[in-house]
Amino acid sequence: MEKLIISNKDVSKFDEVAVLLAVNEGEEFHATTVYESMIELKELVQAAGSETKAELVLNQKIDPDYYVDKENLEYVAKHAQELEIDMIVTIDSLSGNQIKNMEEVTGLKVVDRTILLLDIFSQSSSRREGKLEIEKAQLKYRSTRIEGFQGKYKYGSGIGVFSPSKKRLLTDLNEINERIDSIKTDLSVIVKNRFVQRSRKTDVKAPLVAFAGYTNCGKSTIMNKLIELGPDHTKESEVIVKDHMLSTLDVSLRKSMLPNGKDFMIVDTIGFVSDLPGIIREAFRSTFEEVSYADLILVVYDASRDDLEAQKSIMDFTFEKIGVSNKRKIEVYNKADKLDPIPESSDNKIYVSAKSGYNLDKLIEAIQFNLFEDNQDASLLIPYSRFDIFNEIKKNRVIEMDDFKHTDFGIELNIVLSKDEFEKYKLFIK
Ligand SMILES: Nc1nc2c(ncn2[C@@H]2O[C@H](COP(=O)(O)OP(=O)(O)OP(=O)(O)O)[C@@H](O)[C@H]2O)c(=O)[nH]1
Ligand SMILES: [Mg+2]
Repeated sequence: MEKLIISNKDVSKFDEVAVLLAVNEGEEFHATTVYESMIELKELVQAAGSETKAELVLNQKIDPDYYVDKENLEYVAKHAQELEIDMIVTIDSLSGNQIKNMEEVTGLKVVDRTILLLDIFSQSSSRREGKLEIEKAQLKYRSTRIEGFQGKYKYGSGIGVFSPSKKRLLTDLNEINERIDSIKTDLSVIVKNRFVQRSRKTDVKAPLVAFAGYTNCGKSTIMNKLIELGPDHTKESEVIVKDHMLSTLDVSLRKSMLPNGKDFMIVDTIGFVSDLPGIIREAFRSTFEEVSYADLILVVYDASRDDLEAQKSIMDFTFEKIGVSNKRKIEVYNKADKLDPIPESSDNKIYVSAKSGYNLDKLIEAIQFNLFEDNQDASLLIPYSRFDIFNEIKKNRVIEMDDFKHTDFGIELNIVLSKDEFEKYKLFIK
């Protein structure tokens, strides 16, 4: 029998206390290892307002009915009482059947990582669109595992029970589907308005900078520093900063100005975590769309954490998923005020502190260089046999219909390239 790892934390003041459960199937298709994901899962449980008392990683295959073998479930249940544990949190998504069966065997509430993430988001949304998107995602997730929500979720309290509007989430399939339809109608009106606002804002054709980074690394704090550069800056235009995971949920688009007097747009994004489930990526589609429109991505890391490598693999993994791997990026290592000594910065890898202001001038210089100075007009002729090159370029930027035309010899493309790209596509320059 495998052994529970028990923490000596005092959990008496928490309404819900968790035992984390993971299956290590030994396959590497996640951004991080199961052990790195367990550390993150503990932080997520805290962000949801609960605490972890014990954890168990089992080297076995996922059981289709019980997630882990029944013997280990009974073992967890046996220790739960003495440890004041009332909930199992699993690292993988569960089916409705698994939730129901695990609850029956253990008598504990069963929460999977997706339910947990959705719950954290449901607490942080401030705008109506974000609230509705999260409630829709919660309901959709429920609707495909309805039998799992007839016990503790229907009658209990805590994680996963309430919607962002603090109403108890529905557990009847017909009611869920009706509510999803009504949310969709409300959202379609909001989204239509947002597109009108967006096109008005982008009329100025100012380039767009997007943030991306592991949750709580300081994206919103840096964004506020960049907003301050603009002549129209007010306290009200600043975005929310909190020492809390997943505190940004709404897409915030702001205008600011660089030292050269040129306008640029900045968009804040939600924090990345390892393996953002599909249903959450879908809920934040509009945020990720903004990232894919961006001319430049600021990839922010929390340099003071000792899991930089894990943060990097999470970023690369997510960039791949949202199709922006080849976009122009600057790596920003934030919270340098906590480092001693602070490592050297280079042009595209800059140590900053949004808190003390360290190297923010260097970051602003780098943004200006990438948006306005490192650009040269080029006219390319790409033979049809090298359509892959056209696709590669298309992936990195928005190409309008009148930027290219088909000729007998290939595609003629008029485009702005950086120095590196100029070098890379030299062969195709007319
Ligand atoms: N020491 C230090 N703390 C910082 C720095 N920048 C941000 N913080 C703190 O880090 C915490 C998270 O900052 P946010 O800007 O909300 O981080 P975020 O990346 O937007 O977080 P999410 O939106 O939740 O993903 C806050 O408590 C900030 O005050 C910094 O340079 N140094
Ligand atoms: Mg934020």
